[in-house]
Amino acid sequence: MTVNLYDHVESIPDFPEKGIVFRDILPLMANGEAFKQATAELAQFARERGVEMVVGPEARGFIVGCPIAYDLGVGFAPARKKGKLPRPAVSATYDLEYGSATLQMEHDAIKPGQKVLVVDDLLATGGTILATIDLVEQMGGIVVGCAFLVDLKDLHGMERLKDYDVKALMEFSGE
Ligand SMILES: O=P(O)(O)OC[C@H]1O[C@H](OP(=O)(O)OP(=O)(O)O)[C@H](O)[C@@H]1O
Ligand SMILES: Nc1ncnc2[nH]cnc12
Repeated sequence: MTVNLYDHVESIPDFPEKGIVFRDILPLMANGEAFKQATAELAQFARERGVEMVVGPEARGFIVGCPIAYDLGVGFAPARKKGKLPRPAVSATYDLEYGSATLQMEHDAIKPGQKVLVVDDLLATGGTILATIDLVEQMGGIVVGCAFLVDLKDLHGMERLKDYDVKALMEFSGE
């Protein structure tokens, strides 16, 4: 049976005192059937593009990215928030819907020419995923796909990803 993934995303107005509608995907991850279906759909998108490595940003990109990598039988490399990695790193700074941040990856996490899927739970302004793409490209990786559970249409992240092959399983607009 097919699960309606929208039934597993909760919309929370004004959380956490930031004046935005927060789209909470933790209920989806907490539901075995929904999480498995979402993972399978994004893994199929990746398989069709010959993905050799999956990269996801901290923190929720790890949760979505790891089972996709496992399903494909390829590796997962994390893009971590600044200051967490023990080895030399590449860095990219970006603006968020709320605030700004720097992401880092170990400098040899991706081999030149490797086909990479970048994945996150949610696309808002696109800042996080563009920084993740920047890190992969600094190492010579080829981003063959970007995958999300949710696209927040009103924040126009998809337009900033127009040069990439993008898949989002759900779209939300307004309230
Ligand atoms: O498209 P953007 O405007 O960049 O926003 C999307 C990002 O925002 C959220 O992460 P957050 O920065 O809240 O970090 P977290 O996963 O550690 O909670 C979300 O998980 C995405 O990574
Ligand atoms: N509106 C939102 N809901 C959930 N996660 C987010 N990350 C950035 N903006 C978000």
